[in-house]
Amino acid sequence: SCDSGPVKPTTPLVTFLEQVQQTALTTLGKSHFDPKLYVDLSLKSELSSTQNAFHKLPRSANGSASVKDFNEFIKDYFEGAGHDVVLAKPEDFVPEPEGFLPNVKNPEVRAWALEVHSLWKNLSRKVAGGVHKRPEYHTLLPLPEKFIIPGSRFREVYYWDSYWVIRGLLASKMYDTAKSIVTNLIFLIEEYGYVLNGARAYYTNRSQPPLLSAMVSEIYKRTGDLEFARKALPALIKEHEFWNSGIHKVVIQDEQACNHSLSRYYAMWNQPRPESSTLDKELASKILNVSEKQQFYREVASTAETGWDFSTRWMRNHSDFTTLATTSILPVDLNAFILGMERDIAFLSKVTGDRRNSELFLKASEARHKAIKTVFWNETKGQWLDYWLSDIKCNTEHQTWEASNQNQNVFASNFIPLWIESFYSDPSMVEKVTKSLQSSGLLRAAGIATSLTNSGQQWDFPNGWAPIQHMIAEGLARSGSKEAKLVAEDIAVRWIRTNYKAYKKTGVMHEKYDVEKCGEFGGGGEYVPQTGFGWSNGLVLAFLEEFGWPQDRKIDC
Ligand SMILES: OC[C@H]1O[C@H](O[C@H]2O[C@H](CO)[C@@H](O)[C@H](O)[C@H]2O)[C@H](O)[C@@H](O)[C@@H]1O
Repeated sequence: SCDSGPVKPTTPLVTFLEQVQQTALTTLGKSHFDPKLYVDLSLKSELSSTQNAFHKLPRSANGSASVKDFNEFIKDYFEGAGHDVVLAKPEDFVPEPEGFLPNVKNPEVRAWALEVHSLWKNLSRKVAGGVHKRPEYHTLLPLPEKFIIPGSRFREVYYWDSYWVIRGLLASKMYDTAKSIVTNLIFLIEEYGYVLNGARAYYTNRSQPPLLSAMVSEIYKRTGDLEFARKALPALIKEHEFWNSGIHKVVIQDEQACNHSLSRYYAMWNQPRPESSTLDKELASKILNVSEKQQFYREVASTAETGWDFSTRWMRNHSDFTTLATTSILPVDLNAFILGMERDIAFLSKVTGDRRNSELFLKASEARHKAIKTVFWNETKGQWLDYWLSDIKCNTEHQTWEASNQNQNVFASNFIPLWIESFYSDPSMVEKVTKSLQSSGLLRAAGIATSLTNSGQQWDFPNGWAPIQHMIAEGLARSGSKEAKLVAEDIAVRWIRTNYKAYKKTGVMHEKYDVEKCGEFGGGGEYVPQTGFGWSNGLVLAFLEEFGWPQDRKIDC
């Protein structure tokens, strides 16, 4: 095994907080322990004096302090997690926006949609003034504008979550809030060269599914704001370069000796993820070789970059977590998103009068469309399959295509290209993919399952996630096929019903749902199920906007 690729160092504060996190675990024990809490703390005074106090804590042989000493140290030297992310009322929020969800006729559903809409007030934040004054005291990054957080332990803005948040904000007619999220993400590109996983100092070494161009073009289509589109374009082009160069770029030669350039996830990090450092160290404990350990950490961080953390999708052996091999996979969805990015950049360049760039990116999109068809499409299955790179002397950047390298397992991601317009221009393909989805086993009582394997990981069966439901249903609905549209509507209805029932039962919106049981939220994974919740709220509003809800359709399941 060979760990290669760049490493972007993190800040001294992050490194120190990881030590605090480790001491917290040994001192307080595993029950109710969330490692992320400790890397979200901010300093009250200089790092050096805080480090001195930390090193002076009396400890026993295993490194634990007394609970009293430790709690006092935390209280004396830190502001609590979330202290630097301030609740900020969005200026464009009104309790019932004009023209809100005109096709939602059922009064119960309408009343609930207004409640979901009102949740934007709870999830809207800005960075506290102190962060701008002394950024070195915080792991929170000094974003310039207001933003919407997912909720609960996720106290900062997240990259791909923001797409569904924005879709919901557009249904809520909150165009300014939607634009300020984009401004923040553009700020990250200007600072770091790419959009970070989330706006924290410990997320600076990786990105997340790239959907910024989709956010910009959705906002542009609703508002017609050319100035906004024009401002976003240089950042989008920079982001495109990030995903199509260096370690992210892989060339596959097909059977006709034609080269196809595709992209993969690849974090610039080979240590434990700071937000889950204690967990990662434990998972890696059975790996003794230093370079193999580093490679494992790189795979863990790269999997966090996929947004699907974690899933058997990325594991060579489904029962052994240390076999994560994300950097050896060309993912279908990532390449579909980049195809979307190329089409969006072409479109936005055209409307802002840049013909040259428009043509350039249209050409790039045609090449990627061809690459996706050649490398991922599987005619027998009627799905696009992830492609596993062969580990030839650790040189994975150039390879020759082999049919046996397509991963035959069923994942919801095998259907994501349908979301990108250029794939639904072919009616026979749409028909094939729709049938394949119907017989895949993924369509369940309360939505689309992430995979067919119940591994205990959160991006596996029986969990269903808002982004997956949306991309597949929207793709089907817009494909032009009547049959596909019916399937799409059925998915949306099931999803809305389960969100509604869970909300009525628990009083909150959830991060993920159990697609086997209507009204149940999901579980598994490394942290307890979270509520709030940005993308789930966004999708309920976006689905209700797209499909409506007739007066006489039942909401119960
Ligand atoms: O702390 C563990 C991991 O948490 C995040 O991942 C999950 O939540 C995100 C926010 O809703 C979501 O974007 C992601 O798809 C989820 O799996 C975080 O993004 C990870 O990087 C982090 O390690």
